Order: sequence, then C-alpha cells, then structure tokens
Amino acid sequence: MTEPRGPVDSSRVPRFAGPATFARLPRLDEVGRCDVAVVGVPFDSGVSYRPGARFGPSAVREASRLLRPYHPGLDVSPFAAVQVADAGDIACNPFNIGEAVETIEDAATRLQEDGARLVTIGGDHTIALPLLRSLAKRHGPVAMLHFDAHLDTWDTYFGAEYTHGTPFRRAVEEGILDTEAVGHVGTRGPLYGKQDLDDDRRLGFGIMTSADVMRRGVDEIVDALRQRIGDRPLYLSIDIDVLDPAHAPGTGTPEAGGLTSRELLEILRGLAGCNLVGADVVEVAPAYDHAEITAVAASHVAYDLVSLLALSGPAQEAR
Ligand SMILES: N=C(N)NCCCC(=O)O
Ligand SMILES: [Zn+2]
Ligand SMILES: [Zn+2]
Repeated sequence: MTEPRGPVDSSRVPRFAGPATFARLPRLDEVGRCDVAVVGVPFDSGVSYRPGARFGPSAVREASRLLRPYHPGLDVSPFAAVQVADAGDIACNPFNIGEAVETIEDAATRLQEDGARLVTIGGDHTIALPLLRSLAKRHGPVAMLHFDAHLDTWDTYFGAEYTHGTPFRRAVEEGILDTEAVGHVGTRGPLYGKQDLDDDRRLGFGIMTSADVMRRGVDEIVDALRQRIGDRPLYLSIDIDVLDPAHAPGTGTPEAGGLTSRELLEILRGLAGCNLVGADVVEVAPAYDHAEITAVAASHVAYDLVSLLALSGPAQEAR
C-alpha cells in the first residue's frame, strides 16, 4: 500500500490560498481511490422552512481550511492513517425530489464500491434516506444514532413522502434500519402532537433529549448509547440543528435549548471503536450564519467523523 496523500501543508501554502476541498485534502480524482471520502450533496428541495442548505457543502469546505492533521482527543492523524479524499459534490436535480433521491443513492453506492466509507455533507436531511439505502445494500439494516433537534420520523408534508422531516420513517418502513438499535439524541422543541412521540416509539426509536444530555452528562449518555449499539454496523446522522442556535445559527429550522458544540463533539468522541460504516452532517444553511459559526462547527463535526472512521484503518478491499 502506498502512503496516503495528505492535505496541502498549511505551513508552506497559506491556508487561505487555493480552492477549498475538505480540510485541503486531495480530490478523489487526484488519488484514484480512498478509504474515506468526504462528499457533498448540495440539495435542499426537501425543506419545510428556510431554504439554503444547498450551499452547505461549499461553506463547510471553506470553514475546514483551519483544520489540522492531528486529533488529540482521539489520538489519531486521520489523513496519515488512511487515504481520505474529497469526492466533490453529487449533482442532483433540484426540481425533482424523487429523481434526486435516486441520483444520491446511485452515486453513494458507486463511491462505496471499493470499500470507501462516506462522510456526506448536506444538503437537507432528505439525503439521509438514499444514503441509508446505499448502505443497506452492502451491510443490511444498520444501527443509527440520529443527532437532531427534530424526530424526522413524520409521515408526509403536503402529501410529500420525501422531505427533510420524514427520512427515518421511510427508512424504517423500508427495513433498512436495525430497529433494535436506533435512537435520537438532542431532540427538543414543540411537536405537532403527543402522537408524534407514540409514532416514533412504535417505529423503534429511543430518545435522549437535549435536556437528558444536560442532566445526565456526556459520559453517562455515551455509555447508554454504546450499550444499545454494541458492535452493529452503525450510521451517524448529524443534523447541525442539534446544536443550540447560539452554536449553529445557520440552519433552516432552529430550535432553542440545544447541545453545545463541545457536548456534541465529546459524545462523538465517546463512540470511538464502534463499527461506524458511514455518517452525514446536514442542514448547514450559510445564508443565516454569522462569522461562519455554523460552518466551523460542522467542519469540526465532519473532522471528528473522518477521525472515527480512520481509527478502524484502511478499507478491507485495500489491505
Ligand atoms: N431539520 C429537519 N431535518 N427537519 C425539520 C422539520 C421540522 C418541521 O418543519 O416540522
Ligand atoms: Zn433538525
Ligand atoms: Zn433533521
């Protein structure tokens, strides 16, 4: 195996120079293959309130220029441990949600063909459904931890089945989630009715609310999550609105009373050693952001996700 090609060296080329790839990593076409691909999905036709998450991938790439190659919290140099590359954006139809969902599933499936694992940057939360579909083809139903202010297990909006508030109901209906091990973390805020919680429970989800995280603390939450997940193939879906609007103002459906970025990052780090097979960070809407607060938070979340994936080494196919 040849040594992974890492990011542009920010001590030689100023980090504000040149085009932005995630963390200044090489593009996938420059390295041919990779173990972990960061891919953007600039799609926001599934939103129910403020639009703009289509600009999420480029904002997160811009904000990721300041990332550095060693992660002290996880004791890993992710870009040296495995080949990480920026796979660019999946170009999908903004005028046809059904077609976009198919395009995303096909593109994600192709990217994972040689064993690469994906960290996907959205885009709105609709995109989690085709990403889970592509994973289920490879792994069968996967466990999932869903970090979000919202349940995203609603049935339809205006009769539409594919929206950013409905991906996980579709996923359970399709049998692509392992309902023995699915849970929301960070939920809060008003619902349409009590029935939302009954429906969610019936679908199989457990809930750690934002208030639970505050009251029980990060370590206890991590223990409980790890127990539920075990060594199942695990997907992490992270809606940036899980963070309090103070930590992530640039998002489409903000809710007061959320996690701090410190809490989110520490919970993620607590999942080191889990059998992570893929992850997303969604719902960054830069038009509502200030001083890149949200894009910086999302870039650090994505860096932690890449680092978690790097801990388990190169793709099987590359060994
Ligand atoms: N941000 C996500 N994914 N979903 C929010 C749906 C909230 C609603 O309009 O009811
Ligand atoms: Zn949300
Ligand atoms: Zn969501």
